[in-house]
Amino acid sequence: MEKELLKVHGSGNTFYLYSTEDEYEIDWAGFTTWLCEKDRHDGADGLLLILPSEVADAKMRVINADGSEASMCGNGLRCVARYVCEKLGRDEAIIETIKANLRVRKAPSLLEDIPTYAVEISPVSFQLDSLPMNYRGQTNIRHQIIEEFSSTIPFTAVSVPNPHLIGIVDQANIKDNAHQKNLSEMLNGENDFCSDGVNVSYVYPMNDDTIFVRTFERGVGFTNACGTAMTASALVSRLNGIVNDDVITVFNPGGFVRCEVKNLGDFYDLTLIGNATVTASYVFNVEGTAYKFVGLKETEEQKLYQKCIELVKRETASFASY
Ligand SMILES: N[C@H](CCC[C@H](N)C(=O)O)C(=O)O
Repeated sequence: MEKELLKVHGSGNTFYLYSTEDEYEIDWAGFTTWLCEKDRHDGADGLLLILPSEVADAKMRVINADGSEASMCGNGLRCVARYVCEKLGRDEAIIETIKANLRVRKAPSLLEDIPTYAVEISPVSFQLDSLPMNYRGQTNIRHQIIEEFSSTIPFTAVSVPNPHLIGIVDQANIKDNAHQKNLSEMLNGENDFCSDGVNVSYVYPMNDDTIFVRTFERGVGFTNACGTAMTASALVSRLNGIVNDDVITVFNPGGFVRCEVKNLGDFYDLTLIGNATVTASYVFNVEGTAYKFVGLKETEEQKLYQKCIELVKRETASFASY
């Protein structure tokens, strides 16, 4: 049976997006690993599923490139927000996710006429068992040197609600990703710290309201951007006085986003604002576990998005290598 699939990205974090009424229609893990093979239309970082919801306008599920499922995806949620809002003919909606029903809305464009959406990132917890993560019986890791990881990089562990380890680093650890790669591969393999793996981000402060973030994603590897990681990094940077504004611009290898961070005492109100770009639509056939692309139509949107990439390269040329 022929079905339509979109290819989308948020900040260069690329996904296939599939809407269906039947949550059990396809083996999502097997389908996603097939879709994300790099030599198949350049692959992708995962699959976003849009499903009916009894409590919200739609439900989002997130499947990583390795077939594992995640509780949240910030860049993906912006693409889902656009799809659902355009389908409903509205500028805002509520999207059900595993841990929360999240508010999403169309936002003024961050650059030129690039479609831009604002999404709520929630729930947030610094409790190690919310990741989960174990470290010497501690209940949290907040801007702390972990000697097993590094003698110079302070790390914070936070769930939003997927798990993140955020390190504040110097230029040397942005120019060269070897330390981040080794630590991330260890924490996403057999290890004594993170039983479910973890997304690992290195944050380089650029000025008092701007940071650069590179993320090694659980279930994927290095990606152009990770929305939940950029939001978590903005929160950690704000709480540790690395930036001193509640609206933080976050550059990443694939583009840039804005993160709004409101510390309401015992609750953090986090909003991620950025592009939701549709680059192509595909028609595919599925017979059991046999998948086949039968049609492809590219959009004009990536040409517009190219301006974002040029801006990022100009702003980060002094320390980032692409
Ligand atoms: N790899 C992540 C899921 C995707 C998150 C990322 N793509 C984002 O935009 O937040 C995890 O396993 O927690």
